[in-house]
Amino acid sequence: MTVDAGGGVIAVIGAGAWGVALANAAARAGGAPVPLWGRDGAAVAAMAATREAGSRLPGVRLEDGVAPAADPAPLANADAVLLVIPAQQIRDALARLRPWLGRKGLPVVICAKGIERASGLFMSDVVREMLPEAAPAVLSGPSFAADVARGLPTAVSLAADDEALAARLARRLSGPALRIYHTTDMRGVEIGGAAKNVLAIACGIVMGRGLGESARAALVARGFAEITRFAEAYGARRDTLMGLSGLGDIVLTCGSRQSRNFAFGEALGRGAPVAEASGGKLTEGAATAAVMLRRAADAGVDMPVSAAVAAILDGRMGIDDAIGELMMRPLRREG
Ligand SMILES: NC(=O)c1ccc[n+]([C@@H]2O[C@H](COP(=O)([O-])OP(=O)(O)OC[C@H]3O[C@@H](n4cnc5c(N)ncnc54)[C@H](O)[C@@H]3O)[C@@H](O)[C@H]2O)c1
Ligand SMILES: O=P(O)(O)OC[C@H](O)CO
Repeated sequence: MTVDAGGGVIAVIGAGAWGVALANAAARAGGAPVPLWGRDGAAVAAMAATREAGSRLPGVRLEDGVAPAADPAPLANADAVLLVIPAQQIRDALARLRPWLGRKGLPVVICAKGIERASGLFMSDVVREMLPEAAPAVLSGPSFAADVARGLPTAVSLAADDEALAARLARRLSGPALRIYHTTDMRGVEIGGAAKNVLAIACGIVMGRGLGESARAALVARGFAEITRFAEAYGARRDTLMGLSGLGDIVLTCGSRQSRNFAFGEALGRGAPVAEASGGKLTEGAATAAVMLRRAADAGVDMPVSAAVAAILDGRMGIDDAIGELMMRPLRREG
């Protein structure tokens, strides 16, 4: 792995909002041009011609060093790839792209936030299954694509088993506006990113229902407690959950309508049907809620806030009943 500060080819897989934002950040960080692979040939051709990101990031221009491509061939020359497609699509995408990615030790940095619904696997385990030769890593933290794409100040975490690799990737991708901390706690970073989306839906529901800021603060605190329990049960470190990829992303996503998960919950709280509340936007928390509950049950962890979200999304419970049930749980010691 040759990636180092200012050097090495970083390629991006996925030309949606977050893929474009990270491609811009990687280009700003210097070094070689950044191939940006997208599956939609027409959309990629339009990006290459106009140098505009398109409808997912209106008004955002591609940095000069970003090279959009629908042909996966440039991926074969990458020193590291950023995997920036929805969590539920990663297995299919890797099956298709494996011929260009099957190199020993190739760092594959997962930038999606979710748990695979069909298998219950965390994203790093999906990558290990699909690309057994690769070195998985995870990038996550409080970061709206629109902010990062424009170069607004942002800080995130990057985790890999090998701390030296995590540090090299963090140096390569960091720039004046993007500060990347590194860690070896992949489980903690990936669980924080996946779980906060479910909590953001819960917070959106509460705000959409008009239940007030006190209720939201209670949910954030109790939701953080259950996410930490869940993550620790799967080997994550508590201090990772206290950091950017856990608490940091909860603060961002649970408090802003700019979050698609929060906005989805808010629409539900106002009475929109589950099938319509996202407005066609990606809501990773909706795909992750039920499978996270399954993994929590496997580990004997109680996650009442997330269970309420899953029950609402599955149509097993109405919003008011779910909130009533949360409030009527037996009183217990805090922790
Ligand atoms: N947008 C953000 O602010 C942000 C920030 C941090 C993390 N993320 C995470 O990044 C991931 C992607 O989110 P996004 O905002 O870029 O979504 P998006 O909807 O803007 O883009 C998703 C992209 O993935 C592509 N895609 C979907 N299925 C594919 C497949 N099978 N093969 C190849 N490409 C496929 C789509 O064509 C699209 O270009 C999500 O897990 C999200 O949680 C997003
Ligand atoms: O728009 P959301 O809800 O997918 O959130 C985007 C990022 O994950 C925020 O860190």
